Amino acid sequence: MSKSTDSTNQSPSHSSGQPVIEVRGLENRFGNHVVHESLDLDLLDGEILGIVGGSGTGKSVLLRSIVGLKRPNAGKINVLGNDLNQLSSKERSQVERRFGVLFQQGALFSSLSLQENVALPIIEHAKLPREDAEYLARVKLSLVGLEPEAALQYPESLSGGMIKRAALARALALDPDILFLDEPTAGLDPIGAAAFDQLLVTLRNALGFSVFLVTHDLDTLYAACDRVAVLSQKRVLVTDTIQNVARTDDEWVQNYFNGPRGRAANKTAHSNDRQLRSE
Ligand SMILES: Nc1ncnc2c1ncn2[C@@H]1O[C@H](COP(=O)(O)OP(=O)(O)OP(=O)(O)O)[C@@H](O)[C@H]1O
Repeated sequence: MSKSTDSTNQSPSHSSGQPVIEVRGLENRFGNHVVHESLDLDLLDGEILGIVGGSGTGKSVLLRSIVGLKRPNAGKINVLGNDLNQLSSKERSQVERRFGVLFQQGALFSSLSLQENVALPIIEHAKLPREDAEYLARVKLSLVGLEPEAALQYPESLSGGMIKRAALARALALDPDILFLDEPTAGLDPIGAAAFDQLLVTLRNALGFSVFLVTHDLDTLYAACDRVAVLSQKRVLVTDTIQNVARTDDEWVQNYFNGPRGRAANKTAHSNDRQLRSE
């Protein structure tokens, strides 16, 4: 049984159950190519929502529509109580200041040190002097688990995992209410990816932001996400806990969650759970 998007699913333990993003009837197209049609989605306050779907189903386009990088062709996007269509550009940028975004490539400036990279949005938006902004940047870098020496290093001298952490520190620079992550564990080895998942959950628990997480990584879905939304046939097919999503009667869902990789990720998640309970 497949079911349509639904904002009434049980709310995760870290969520008040109130939506911070409500997408209704979204349509996105490029020329004649329709990517989204009648797409509905809710992100609940304090939850980590995983967005999955086959390649080209429009996960990144959905993220870009919400953060204001792609103007939808139709539909409503309400963010933190604001209907984005109704806002002036000044009001819109005030809402967008409450977002932290981490794109797939990390996108740090190669000519800037890590502390300069993280300080940049603080100087730009919070209008703080450089010295104060760089102090705050060092706090953010330590929050994501980077050693103090890393602050003066340049992206080219860092491992993939360190770059992802630094990019996360930059996304957190302005203390966002909503964090958008596009494939944050892509390119990381399994240990680095698991550490990133754990860091994300720890930071969400401590800071209480909500997370819109586009991923193909099944381990991330099991380890970090409260709910999962599946994009298929131009819309959100189902949004629910991963256990319920995995039971959805849909060919892609069954192949993805109950194929060899899905079963392995589920097994790992269960054994991690057992280990945690026995500690
Ligand atoms: N700027 C653009 N111009 C034209 N078509 C685009 C543009 N951006 C995205 N598309 C198309 O929109 C569709 C959805 O793209 P999107 O990148 O959102 O998919 P995705 O689900 O994130 O894919 P993947 O999992 O492979 O990253 C694709 O067919 C893509 O070719």
